[in-house]
Amino acid sequence: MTVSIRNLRFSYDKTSHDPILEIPEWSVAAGEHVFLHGPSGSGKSTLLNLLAGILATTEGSIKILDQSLDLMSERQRDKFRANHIGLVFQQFNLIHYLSALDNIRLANHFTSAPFRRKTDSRAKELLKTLGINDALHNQPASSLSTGQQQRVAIARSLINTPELLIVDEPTSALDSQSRDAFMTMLMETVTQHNITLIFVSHDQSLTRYFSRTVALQEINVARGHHSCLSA
Ligand SMILES: Nc1ncnc2c1ncn2[C@@H]1O[C@H](COP(=O)(O)OP(=O)(O)OP(=O)(O)O)[C@@H](O)[C@H]1O
Repeated sequence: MTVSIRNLRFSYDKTSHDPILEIPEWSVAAGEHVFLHGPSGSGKSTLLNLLAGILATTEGSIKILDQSLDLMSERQRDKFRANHIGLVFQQFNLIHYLSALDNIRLANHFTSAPFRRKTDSRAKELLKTLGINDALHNQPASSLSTGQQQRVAIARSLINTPELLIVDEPTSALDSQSRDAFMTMLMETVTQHNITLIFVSHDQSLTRYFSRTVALQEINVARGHHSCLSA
């Protein structure tokens, strides 16, 4: 299993008896492409942050690639993420004054030595596959269009050939034509590299690209969540 959750309970407020997430069991097999949806505020981004080891679990276990994130220190989780997980979050989180290539080089810099590859040639190849032509490689990220920045963020998330790619609402700023082109490119890339994908979006029209669709409320039994649904 790429992801395996058991008896997870999480709340931001450690004193709260009303967790945001309470997931008895959930797993994602290697190579699955999962579309995860749910109402605003229901905890999707929180779950992604837990899976990425950005947030630490308060109770229960999260295994990624058979390694228990809950048994790792924050430093160990950071290293594990750099080596195994690609992340694309809503704001892309590119460093605006760095070029497209430098943003990608930086992501590779944080991995363990055996994971470092011939970054430059691979970064250029990825950018090319994603439709970013040579002339843009050395432009500051801030000078690229939203769609181009989004593709640079995908290239960056793939530079370390992650086993798991976590993507949070990446298409909200795109028109429908760019969105379809982006989805086609993303699905081709993850299939080609046999990457497990967890993708969060409110856009239900995207479910057709996925092998599995999950509503957070199907797996999350937290009580707070029900009040959110009726809100
Ligand atoms: N850093 C934080 N500290 C405290 N509470 C937070 C924090 N981040 C999120 N929350 C709360 O946790 C709940 C779940 O938020 P989360 O962002 O995970 O939902 P979401 O399903 O991703 O929402 P959306 O679809 O609007 O992005 C919300 O009630 C939110 O206010």
